[in-house]
Amino acid sequence: MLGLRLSRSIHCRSYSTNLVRLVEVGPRDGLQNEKGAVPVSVKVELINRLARAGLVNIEAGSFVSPKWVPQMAGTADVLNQIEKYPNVHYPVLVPNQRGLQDLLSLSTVRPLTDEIAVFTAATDAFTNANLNCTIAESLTRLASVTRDALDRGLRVRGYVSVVIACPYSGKTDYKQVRAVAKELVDMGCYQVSLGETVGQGRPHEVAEMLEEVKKDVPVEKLAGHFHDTYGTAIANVLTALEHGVRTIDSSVGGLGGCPYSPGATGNVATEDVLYALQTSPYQVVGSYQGKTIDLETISEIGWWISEALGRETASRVGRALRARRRLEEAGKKLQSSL
Ligand SMILES: CC(C)(COP(=O)([O-])OP(=O)([O-])OC[C@H]1O[C@@H](n2cnc3c(N)ncnc32)[C@H](O)[C@@H]1OP(=O)([O-])[O-])[C@@H](O)C(=O)NCCC(=O)NCCSC(=O)C[C@@](C)(O)CC(=O)[O-]
Repeated sequence: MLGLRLSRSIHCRSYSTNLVRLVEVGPRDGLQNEKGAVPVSVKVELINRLARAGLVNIEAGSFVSPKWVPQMAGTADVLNQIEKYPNVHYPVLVPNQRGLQDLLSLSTVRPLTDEIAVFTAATDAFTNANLNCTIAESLTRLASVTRDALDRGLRVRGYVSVVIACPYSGKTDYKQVRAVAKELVDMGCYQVSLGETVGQGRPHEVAEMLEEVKKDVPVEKLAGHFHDTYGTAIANVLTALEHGVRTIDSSVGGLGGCPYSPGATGNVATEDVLYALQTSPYQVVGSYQGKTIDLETISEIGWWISEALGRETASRVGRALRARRRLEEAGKKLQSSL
């Protein structure tokens, strides 16, 4: 443990900042995978709670085909109904011109968001399943979407899925991840999030993949997006940080999965990332009224949304914190009854 901490602080010092930016993907990546429809009011409440808790980048939904991902229908209503907190970004996923035009047509009175995310993958098998096209076709589409979005003053973030393994074609070629990430940056994405979609990647594989991608894309433009299917997500987050990545995607309560990655579980839980970085050389950036992000508050939001979906939180930290609080409350009750 001491060895890990020492090596982490050495790695930290060799990069320009220890500030870590979180992108909360629960309301999008999390809820898109739910079996039942989640009411707009619940999505709105979730996003508002997360913003009040200090998270500054909250993915609010997707402008994708409801035939492909029915759970994201209603994103326009979500964007219309959330409270807009200053300095908070509410990106939405856009797969094609239709999605962008739908978003822009709703934004004639006031902009509904200042950011979109475009997405593709490192294998043709995955883009075929997720977008009904090849990687090359997706990049052609996304180049025009990105250009038009930038012209309209939107920031554009890019995603590359299946950066370690693909559920349809197996082990991914990291050179392909590097090439796709570079294309996204070249077309104007301010950042590329590297999606470990399947959640089976190991830390040494994440390290190798990042070293390959960094040959063409500055690490400042990379983000890590780790699913936790095999329980390696938090180790992969720490590996990404050691390799200079300073933006991590996470999901409150560990919500999520990907509809086109069968069996994949949720993203690394926001609570688990916050806990792992406490007392480390890294500092997570938050904003609400200058407060830092409070772990207990995020954990309670994780419980609240999980219970609204009829289950327990998937965050190990969330479960541990609640168990500890219950124990403390029982202790107090016992004391007062004596
Ligand atoms: C891209 C398409 C639309 C192509 O799907 P397609 O079937 O090839 O599209 P199409 O152009 O032939 O249109 C089919 C129908 O969809 C409509 N349509 C077409 N576009 C839109 C749109 N934007 N919004 C609403 N409707 C749309 C279109 O109008 C038409 O309607 P119809 O005439 O049949 O009534 C489809 O494949 C799609 O929506 N895919 C999205 C899949 C998705 O959202 N996946 C999850 C997000 S990615 C992810 O989770 C991974 C990530 C980012 O988290 C990172 C990681 O973990 O790896």
